[in-house]
Amino acid sequence: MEKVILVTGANSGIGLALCERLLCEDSRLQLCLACRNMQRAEAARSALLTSHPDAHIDLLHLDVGSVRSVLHAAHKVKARYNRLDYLYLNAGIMPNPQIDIKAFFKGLFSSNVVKMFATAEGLLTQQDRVNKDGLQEVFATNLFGHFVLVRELDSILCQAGQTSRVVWTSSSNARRSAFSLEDVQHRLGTEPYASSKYASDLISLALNRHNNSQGLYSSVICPGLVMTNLTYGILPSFFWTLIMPIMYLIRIFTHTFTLTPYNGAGALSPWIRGQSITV
Ligand SMILES: NC(=O)C1=CN([C@@H]2O[C@H](COP(=O)(O)OP(=O)(O)OC[C@H]3O[C@@H](n4cnc5c(N)ncnc54)[C@H](OP(=O)(O)O)[C@@H]3O)[C@@H](O)[C@H]2O)C=CC1
Ligand SMILES: CC(C)CCC[C@@H](C)[C@H]1CC[C@H]2C3=C(CC[C@]12C)[C@@]1(C)CCC(=O)[C@@H](C)[C@@H]1CC3
Repeated sequence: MEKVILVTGANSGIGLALCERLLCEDSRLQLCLACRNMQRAEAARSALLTSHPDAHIDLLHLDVGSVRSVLHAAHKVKARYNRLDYLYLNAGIMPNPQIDIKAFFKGLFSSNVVKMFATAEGLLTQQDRVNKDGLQEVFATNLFGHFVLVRELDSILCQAGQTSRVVWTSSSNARRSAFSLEDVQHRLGTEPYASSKYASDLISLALNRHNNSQGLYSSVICPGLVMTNLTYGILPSFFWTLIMPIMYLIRIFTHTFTLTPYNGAGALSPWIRGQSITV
């Protein structure tokens, strides 16, 4: 039977590039694009079918930031498929990012410059808000909705005699000091993105501890700095294009500047060949 793979946030950026790469590896896959906007999902499906006309691509409505939507989507997945080989938890947001220009120039002339470019430590803050479920939006989207999805799908992820993988798109921006057990949603701080990514690293460890014996394996991957809608929210796309030569220069010093969604997705797709990778 063909592998069944579900990708959240599959309609753009790294998620879409991942789908493209997965189909290049195995065009017989059963791919499910889980997206909140069905028009964009349909456009992504058409784009993938252009390069892989015989591909099996389903769409699933999923707003990972809404518990109700996650429960409904999980129910549909279980009705549609009797197995799930790979679950890519990729959807993510970074709302209202602000760069600390002073910290950037200070970091530029310090011994920490490479680390600064690789992790953005101390450079970025975001303005979060409370969503309809009463949760912090970044926490709900990047972490909690995905966690609920995994829990709801455990009957098809943890099946006897079968191995399933959960792969979180995490980030080198994940930082322990941004996360607190007293404030897991990061209501009080200004780095909800770093906190949510660190929390996803922790959840992945916990999933392994609890579910490896049932054949479920969880991993976290950072795709590197990639030009997507998320990064175009930090600086406008024309500015990124303008500084592209500088970015290629920085790439000499840090392998984290992967820059294209295709390169970034490369860190996520080898899993389907069963290869182990170093990050
Ligand atoms: N770009 C980068 O440099 C890096 C990105 N990442 C991570 O990679 C992942 C993908 O981001 P990237 O491709 O860069 O950015 P994009 O903004 O291009 O992609 C994000 C995807 O997530 C979807 N999404 C956002 N919120 C929700 C939601 N509530 N429900 C369902 N889908 C949602 C978006 O859908 P829609 O089109 O409807 O908004 C979109 O498809 C994220 O988790 C991000 O944190 C990690 C490290 C670096
Ligand atoms: C390169 C230019 C001359 C100046 C760009 C400065 C900053 C805008 C970037 C330097 C490091 C970047 C970075 C990210 C965003 C843009 C920078 C702060 C991320 C936080 C984007 C999202 C992620 O998940 C991380 C992996 C990125 C880490 C590096």
